[in-house]
Amino acid sequence: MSSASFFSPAALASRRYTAPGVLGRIVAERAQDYAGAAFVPTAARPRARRFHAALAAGGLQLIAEVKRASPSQGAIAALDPVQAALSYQRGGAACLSVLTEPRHFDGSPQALIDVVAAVQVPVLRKDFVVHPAMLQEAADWGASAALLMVSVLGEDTGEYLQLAHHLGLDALVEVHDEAELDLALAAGAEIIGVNNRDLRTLEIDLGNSPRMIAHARARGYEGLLVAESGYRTPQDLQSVRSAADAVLVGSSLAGSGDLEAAARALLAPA
Ligand SMILES: O=P(O)(O)OC[C@@H](O)[C@@H](O)c1c[nH]c2ccccc12
Repeated sequence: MSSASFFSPAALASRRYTAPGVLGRIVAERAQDYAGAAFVPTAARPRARRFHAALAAGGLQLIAEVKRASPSQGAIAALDPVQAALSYQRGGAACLSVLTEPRHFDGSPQALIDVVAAVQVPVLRKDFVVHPAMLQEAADWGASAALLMVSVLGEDTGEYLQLAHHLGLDALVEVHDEAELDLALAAGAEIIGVNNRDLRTLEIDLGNSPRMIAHARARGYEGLLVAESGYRTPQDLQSVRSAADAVLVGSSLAGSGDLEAAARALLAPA
């Protein structure tokens, strides 16, 4: 693994993750939830790289998100996570994302565990990772990947990325602006997600992903790129269709009433 001392109890107790705005409140709550959580890394697990492989299949792949609520929309739909996941899988999703954050996204660990048991496609743990125990949980719950947010982890992103790999997980390393992209590249991210939503203000700019993807490629990045948030129609996907490897979509699918048809319709050529 990386530096074992980086995740020692003393180091963890002295480290604080903060962020401005809406994101900051959620990060503070998650840090409180895991304050003092035990973390003893298990032996290295082989990396199956299933999440990575599914996104690298060619064309624009769909990561469909099981999302019952969000800070920007409140309640979206009282989805049964397993039924939603199976619908997405039938609709052609290459991977699934399952929220495990309980207060603002109405997610839960059990939703992730149940979905992993029910589907064949790889599953991402979607949460605000602020403690290494959250990656251990993701691996123990059967996730293939976990989200790492550069807006939260900053310079520590590389250490968390190495821990994820040590535990056998792929990581979706999320950025929003150029400064965060630089950190993700320096950390050695293999999968970079560009969020169209500014998590401080919750505002969406669908121009952000194509812009940042172009920056990443101009810097010589050859890894996978995922466009995230705010997509509702096949037309919305035009700007990333040939540039991104995948698109991450939650709210518009989850609130559609027919998740399978909505996933299929989104993937249809515009
Ligand atoms: O619901 P949308 O707009 O389709 O977005 C999905 C996903 O990108 C969004 O849920 C998300 C992106 N990054 C996050 C970080 C934490 C929580 C949620 C997210």
